[in-house]
Amino acid sequence: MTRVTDTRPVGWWTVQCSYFDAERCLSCTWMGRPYAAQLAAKQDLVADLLAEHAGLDWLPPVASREEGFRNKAKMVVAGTVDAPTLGILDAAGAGVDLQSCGLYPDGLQAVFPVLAAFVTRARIEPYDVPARRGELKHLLVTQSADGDLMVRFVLRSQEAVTRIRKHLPWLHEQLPALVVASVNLLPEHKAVLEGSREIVLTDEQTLRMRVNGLDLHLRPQSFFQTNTDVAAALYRQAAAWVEESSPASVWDLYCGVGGFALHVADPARDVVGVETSAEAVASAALTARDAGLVRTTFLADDATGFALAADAAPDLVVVNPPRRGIGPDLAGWLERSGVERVVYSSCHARSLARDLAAMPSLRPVRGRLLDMFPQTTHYEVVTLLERA
Ligand SMILES: C[S@@+](CC[C@H](N)C(=O)[O-])C[C@H]1O[C@@H](n2cnc3c(N)ncnc32)[C@H](O)[C@@H]1O
Repeated sequence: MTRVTDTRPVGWWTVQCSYFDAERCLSCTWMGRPYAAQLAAKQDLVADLLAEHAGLDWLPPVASREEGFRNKAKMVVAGTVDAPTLGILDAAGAGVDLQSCGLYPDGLQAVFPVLAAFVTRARIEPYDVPARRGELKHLLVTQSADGDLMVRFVLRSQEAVTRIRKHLPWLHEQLPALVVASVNLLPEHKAVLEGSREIVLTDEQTLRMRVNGLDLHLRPQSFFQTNTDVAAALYRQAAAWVEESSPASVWDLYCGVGGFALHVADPARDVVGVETSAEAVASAALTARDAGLVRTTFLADDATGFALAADAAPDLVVVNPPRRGIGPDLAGWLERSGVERVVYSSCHARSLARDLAAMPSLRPVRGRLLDMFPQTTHYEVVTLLERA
């Protein structure tokens, strides 16, 4: 991406993407809109969606870097073993190479040519979607704020695993920041990013993602917020709201690797994180253990099932569900529970609005938009709910 500058103030410039201009990739649907206009439009959209909540005060939106903000690349691999493409597929299923995509920081962009060379060196046949032939489907690459790397090869079968192991020392030489390398197996021909089986190839299994001075551990198959800087602002905002009422007990439902729970952890507070991914739970538990937080625990469970089966409700609940929201059963439980305060962080304001309608006793009093995804219509919104 390049910045198109003119005499307007910062935020009213636009970034320009050659892939977008050439219509090779149109994923960034707001490409070309000045960033300040994007932020204002998102704020208007979320305020409209939650307009019926009259007592809701909006804090100023949290802006992102416009470029180079993604910590994770999900590259579809196509082409040939000698000339692989890393990027997306076109409508016919052919590879479109996006190695210079400006959403990735320079450090992450620099990794892609090395990975392409590795594909050639280890003779890993890219998967051909229309022909249903080949091995390597995706390369999933995460970079921590310190520059450390996790690289995951999503393969159709184990055919290439021995060769990947054999050439791994070369990859380490080329990428000294490589900490975790793994193979994920996705034998089925289906449009998902990864399968359920992971083979870790390195001694190290976790990538340290430093956020607000806290080392969160990220293992393969665990969710991490896409935009580390904005995630840091999100956790700070949620923690500030939690501390206002000094709750003795907090649940972090849909906790992932424990970002919210670990930001509100305190030796004098019971904190429980609940999450379906066992890998994410193990990562979160490791961070708590390293920090000596004996009253902060994590469970692999369904958030709704956990809440419905609990003997007692905590003082405060944080929820950060996937796009579908928390759904009627958990919303109904929160409504009846007597929990005084809820912090609800959502990446899909429509499902947030629907869930709020199912919890009329819990009123949103403060809200903040956090722009995790510049150049697109997507954003994160966090709200503080208080029992009326
Ligand atoms: C938007 S992510 C939030 C992760 C975490 N709060 C963070 O800040 O990184 C949603 C998380 O919910 C988890 N999840 C999905 N369905 C779930 C369920 N039914 N019960 C508990 N966790 C679930 C996913 O694995 C994912 O880690």
